[in-house]
Amino acid sequence: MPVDAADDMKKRAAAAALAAVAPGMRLGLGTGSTAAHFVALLGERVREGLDILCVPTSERTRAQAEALAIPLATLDEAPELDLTVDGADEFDSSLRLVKGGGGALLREKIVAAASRRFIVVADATKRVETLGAFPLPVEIDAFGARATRGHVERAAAALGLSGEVRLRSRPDGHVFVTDGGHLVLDCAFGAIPAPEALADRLAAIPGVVEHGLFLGLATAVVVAGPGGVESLGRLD
Ligand SMILES: O=C[C@H](O)[C@H](O)[C@H](O)COP(=O)(O)O
Repeated sequence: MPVDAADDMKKRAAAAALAAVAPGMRLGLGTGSTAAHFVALLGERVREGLDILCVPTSERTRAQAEALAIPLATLDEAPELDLTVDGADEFDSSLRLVKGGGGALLREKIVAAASRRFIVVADATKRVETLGAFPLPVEIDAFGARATRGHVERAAAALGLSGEVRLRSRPDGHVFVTDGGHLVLDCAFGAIPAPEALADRLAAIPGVVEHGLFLGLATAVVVAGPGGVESLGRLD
């Protein structure tokens, strides 16, 4: 799909999610290119007088929101959020997600879990029958990273999954480091027929900080495709 067509769909999904925002809300602001469209549109509403308080899920989103004069708070200052809007790398019909392509998965999951509603905004290319075509991000502590990678590979193998587990690097070749100071393994396991079982095994590994399987968190997905925008789940 041409890049500008996908970006247009991201914008349309973001615009549709804006309808769920009401004055006085406490919002979680997601990370990534689709979430960035939502933040930009939210900034326009703030300029028009919308009263909201927001918690960003990354330093990148914080910088964008600050530039738009969107009122920000820490999650400690606003521990119960009305709504989080964020993107996804994949979603299935059960609203299960793979996230973390941009390395923000830890703060994103913490913020999503603090939110009464979690609306995902996505273009149609993110919809999958089975999660896993996108390499699963797993955030790990730098201490003992090679040992932790071995545990991750064995945990997946116990479920019949295999594939390259690669330490994420930046375009300049240096190792990628998350906002939280951790590393990311990108696990190309392919189709993950039992995401819950894999999530449980990954979470049990010492050294794994968080993984990119977001299960039971999304309350709706707003997806924009060539035929228009549709919503899965409940937007209200
Ligand atoms: O770490 C990044 C987040 O999980 C993003 O929400 C996800 O990667 C989707 O990003 P995009 O909207 O740019 O495809």
